[in-house]
Amino acid sequence: MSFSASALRVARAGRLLIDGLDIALSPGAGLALRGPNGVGKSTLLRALCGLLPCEGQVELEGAALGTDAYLDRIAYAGHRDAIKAALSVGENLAFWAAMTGGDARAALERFDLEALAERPAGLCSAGQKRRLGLARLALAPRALWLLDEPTVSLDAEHTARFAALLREHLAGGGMAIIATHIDLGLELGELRLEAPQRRVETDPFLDEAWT
Ligand SMILES: Nc1ncnc2c1ncn2[C@@H]1O[C@H](COP(=O)(O)OP(=O)(O)OP(=O)(O)O)[C@@H](O)[C@H]1O
Repeated sequence: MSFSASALRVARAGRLLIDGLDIALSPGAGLALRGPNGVGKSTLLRALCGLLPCEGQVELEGAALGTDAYLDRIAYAGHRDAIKAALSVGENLAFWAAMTGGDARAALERFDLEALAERPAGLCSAGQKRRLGLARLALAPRALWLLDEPTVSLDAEHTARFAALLREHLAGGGMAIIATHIDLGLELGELRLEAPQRRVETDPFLDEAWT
């Protein structure tokens, strides 16, 4: 297995959301994360990035969660698009390309952003910002994509562009865990969260700090 999480436990604000969850992915496998609002999909993705504390063992291509080697192998796209509002669309991609490597121009084209390259990212529409955020995925290969509702705000054409990029990622041996409420037209496994949400002791300081 290239990615495995075992006996995962994640609590938030005194509620145990993920309790004893196991996930195993081989190269080329994608998993759609499903479940009702508030069940813990974003929480799980953030925990798998190291943005929230969790218990359990998580390993990606031999690298343990929390190590630089693990971080170098993941790409995370959350609800916020992680764009720099004062930089232009092109400058945002050039900035990321300087960090991760890859061809900023090709990533722009991938999400049909060439005509917007000079526009300050902060002035882009919600869908344009989402396209810019997702264009980061086209820059440099990462073994595991952790994506939180990536198609929100995208129109049909750009949803299809995203699905094509994801298909290529998986065909190349990449893996993905994607919280999504829509059918992307791809062969994905399904993980349905139905958390018991029982109360547990959590540290109020950590609850505040790890948002
Ligand atoms: N910063 C936070 N502090 C405390 N509790 C939080 C915080 N963020 C979310 N929660 C709670 O954790 C639970 C899980 O939230 P999460 O965002 O993971 O759900 P989700 O399954 O992604 O929902 P949705 O489908 O609405 O995006 C919810 O009950 C939510 O109220």
